[in-house]
Amino acid sequence: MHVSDLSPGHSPAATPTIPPVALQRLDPGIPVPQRAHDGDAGVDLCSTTDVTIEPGRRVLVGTGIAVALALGTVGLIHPRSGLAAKSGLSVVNTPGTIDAGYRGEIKVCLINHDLDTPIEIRRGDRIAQLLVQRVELVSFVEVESLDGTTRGSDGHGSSGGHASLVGNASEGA
Ligand SMILES: O=c1ccn([C@H]2C[C@H](O)[C@@H](COP(=O)(O)OP(=O)(O)OP(=O)(O)O)O2)c(=O)[nH]1
Ligand SMILES: [Mg+2]
Repeated sequence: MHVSDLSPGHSPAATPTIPPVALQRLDPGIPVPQRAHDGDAGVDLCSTTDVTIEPGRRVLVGTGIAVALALGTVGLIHPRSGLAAKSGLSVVNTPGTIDAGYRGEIKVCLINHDLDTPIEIRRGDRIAQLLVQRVELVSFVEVESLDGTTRGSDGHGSSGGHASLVGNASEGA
């Protein structure tokens, strides 16, 4: 083994791998999801349908893919940043949660955030990405009171540093 294999972030042993995930193609015309580059976090998911998303509208599209995730892992559906920046395409419920027990088709709830221009999706377009991560299946225990912290119940911008609001944007906040 080369010494560089032992450096943090490069050693296979440093990141214990999740076994390969069983994947079913429900639509044989859709390719098996792939990483665009070695080491990419996500595999790209394709739309099974042609659809036009009008400005501000959303649509649920199929991917033709189903997976059997191991207990203790979760699938996360993330938007693709290029499409987000170029056209305003995103995922409504980002990141979407694929439960380990789910065996149905992975679907993506796409939204067009652009104010003016419709987005045309074609069958086979890579519209989102699927990440698989470990997840702790913690249990919860109800208590009468919680331990004290310096933050306490301060939240929602209590530490400052948020962008300036313009006009009446602060009203209703
Ligand atoms: O982007 C997504 C999100 C979810 N799902 C599927 C897999 C997931 O396991 C299931 C339920 O998702 P979630 O728990 O987020 O939705 P819910 O509204 O709570 O539905 P349920 O009552 O079925 O849990 O729907 C997708 O195909 N795509
Ligand atoms: Mg749920």
